[in-house]
Amino acid sequence: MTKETAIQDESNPKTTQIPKNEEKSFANKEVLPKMKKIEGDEPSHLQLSEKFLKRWSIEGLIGKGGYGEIYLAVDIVKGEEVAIKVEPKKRRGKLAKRMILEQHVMFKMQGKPHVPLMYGSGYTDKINYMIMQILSINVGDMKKSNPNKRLSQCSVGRIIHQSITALRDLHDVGYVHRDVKPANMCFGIYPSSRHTLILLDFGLVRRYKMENGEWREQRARAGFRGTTRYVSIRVHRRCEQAPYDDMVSVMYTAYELLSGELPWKYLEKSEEVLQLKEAMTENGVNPEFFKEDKSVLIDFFKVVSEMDPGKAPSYEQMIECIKVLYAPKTLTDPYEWEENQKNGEDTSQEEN
Ligand SMILES: Nc1ncnc2c1ncn2[C@@H]1O[C@H](COP(=O)(O)OP(=O)(O)OP(=O)(O)O)[C@@H](O)[C@H]1O
Repeated sequence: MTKETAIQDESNPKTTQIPKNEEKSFANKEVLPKMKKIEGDEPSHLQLSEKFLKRWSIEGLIGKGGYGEIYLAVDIVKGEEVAIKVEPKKRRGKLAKRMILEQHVMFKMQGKPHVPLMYGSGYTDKINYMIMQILSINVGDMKKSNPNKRLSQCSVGRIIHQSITALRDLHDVGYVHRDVKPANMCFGIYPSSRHTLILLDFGLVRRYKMENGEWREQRARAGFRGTTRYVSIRVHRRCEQAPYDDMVSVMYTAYELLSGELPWKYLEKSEEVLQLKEAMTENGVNPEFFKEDKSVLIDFFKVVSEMDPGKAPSYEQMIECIKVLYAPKTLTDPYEWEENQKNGEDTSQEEN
């Protein structure tokens, strides 16, 4: 398992809901996920051209995570593209609970702007599945596909602003995400959604707050959950995760997208990664890590790293701080990848 892959905790719904149509015309095809061919001998749960549940025609494999597979499919009733996330029902002989929790949280979050629209979910003899809105390639892949391997300050500011709002919505319903990273962020592909960041992968969520608003008792030592590159210092130290820790992952995401890479990208050992994270923020934000264009992130790093992990994050303060990166643009102005398509060339440098 690579460092960038999430590590997780290991329940059975019968629901299948088909909500309203998403606007279909003018999909931004250039940012549609790059489909990967399903190789004959690769383990895959659905087959190309298969009519899944007699309704969804399987067109290709979009993504393969550590646990599930994500397929591009066409709803043959509505003629619309959808994404189907599939996970085997059993993992190492045990019932896999990850997607059950994910389905539950995603249903709870329906109607919030920064979660994928769910068209249905359920299970067959062998798999659990979720049918959801088709999205763009993920933000990590957008960064990688830019010639300079980073995103403009203006895009990063708007991605981070929307990530904070997305997480505030999740925290409000009582869950922490525990795997915030660029690969778990996409955009919508239709005119009405293409400037909206969508947060993915709710398979590692954990309830931190009860229905009455009281925080759950913290375990003295929690198991490691998340992706080494993006987790907070507290997670390295096996502390129970809180909304604060999601915000720290947003902070590292901002740094990576803006500068191209995190200082610990090439480090193998978690202990070494921890040491660099400590050097970056433990005794105040260290300017050595924020030279040149990265200096715009100093205030944001101060606000996030100085927050009290035992309290709700100051979402508004973080947003105010990050708006500086994209002003005078607004959240609804075109992003660099749209401008690049319009101009037929790369303009990402100009925006920095
Ligand atoms: N609705 C969607 N539309 C388009 N692409 C998607 C969609 N959902 C997921 N993807 C793509 O598939 C990738 C993996 O998705 P996801 O993280 O949900 O799977 P996972 O099996 O939980 O992964 P991991 O094991 O890495 O946590 C994402 O990074 C994204 O690129």
